[in-house]
Amino acid sequence: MTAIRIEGLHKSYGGFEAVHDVGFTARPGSVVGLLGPNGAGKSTTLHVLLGLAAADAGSATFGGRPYADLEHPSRVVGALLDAGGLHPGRTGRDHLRVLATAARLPARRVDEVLDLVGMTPAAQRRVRTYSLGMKQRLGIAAALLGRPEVLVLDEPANGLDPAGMRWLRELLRSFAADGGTVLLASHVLAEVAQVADALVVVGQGRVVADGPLDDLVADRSLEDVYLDVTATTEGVR
Ligand SMILES: Nc1ncnc2c1ncn2[C@@H]1O[C@H](COP(=O)(O)OP(=O)(O)OP(=O)(O)O)[C@@H](O)[C@H]1O
Repeated sequence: MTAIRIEGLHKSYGGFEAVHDVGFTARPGSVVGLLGPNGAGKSTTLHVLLGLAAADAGSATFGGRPYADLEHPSRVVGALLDAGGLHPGRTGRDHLRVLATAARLPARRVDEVLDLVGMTPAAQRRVRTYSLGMKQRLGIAAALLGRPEVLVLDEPANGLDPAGMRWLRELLRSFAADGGTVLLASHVLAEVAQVADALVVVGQGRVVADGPLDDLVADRSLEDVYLDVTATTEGVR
């Protein structure tokens, strides 16, 4: 079982500090919601965690190892960052086949994950014909390919219909119930409130709240709590 641990993370772009001393832990068996206003530093934190950007200071690890040091990254972490980056002329199945081959995963796993995300009927269609929700499902299929222990998902519910939202919620809950770790960045507070065990809220590059959902929310709505803790960080930077 693999925890995500982020400690003392700093990241600047030019002279602009996107992330300042961010630290939190996502434990195995839990879904952690990463919330914050536009430009708060969520994507930057996820990019550093996934080895797509270098930190200026601090660390971001899976089971104690940075992404770059993982021997079989797809077996440890599955990530969905955005629904772009798909080759429009490829079929959904071919997209997954390419990823499976690169990660040395058996071809049969492609059909399993297509089935898991409900995309088997559309698997032979070209990605350019997919709706946003279908691209999201394909992205989630890609994240699941290596049977990872950790899922890192940026706005996974984007474009999903109500049945898709429920399906995603159940998928994440059962992933965590099996001991997996989920880090879920989202702006859809209602969605996060229904699925997360714990929250990390960032504002202007800093952690402004962190803890179990029930403790943070108590008898208030998540929206009230969120707007309170991010009140001083209103508007984009
Ligand atoms: N490659 C980059 N070059 C310059 N500035 C960047 C870069 N990436 C992010 N930033 C800046 O860093 C800040 C944090 O951005 P980030 O994308 O991490 O925010 P976010 O919390 O994910 O926002 P959103 O909810 O809008 O996706 C923003 O001010 C953004 O403009």
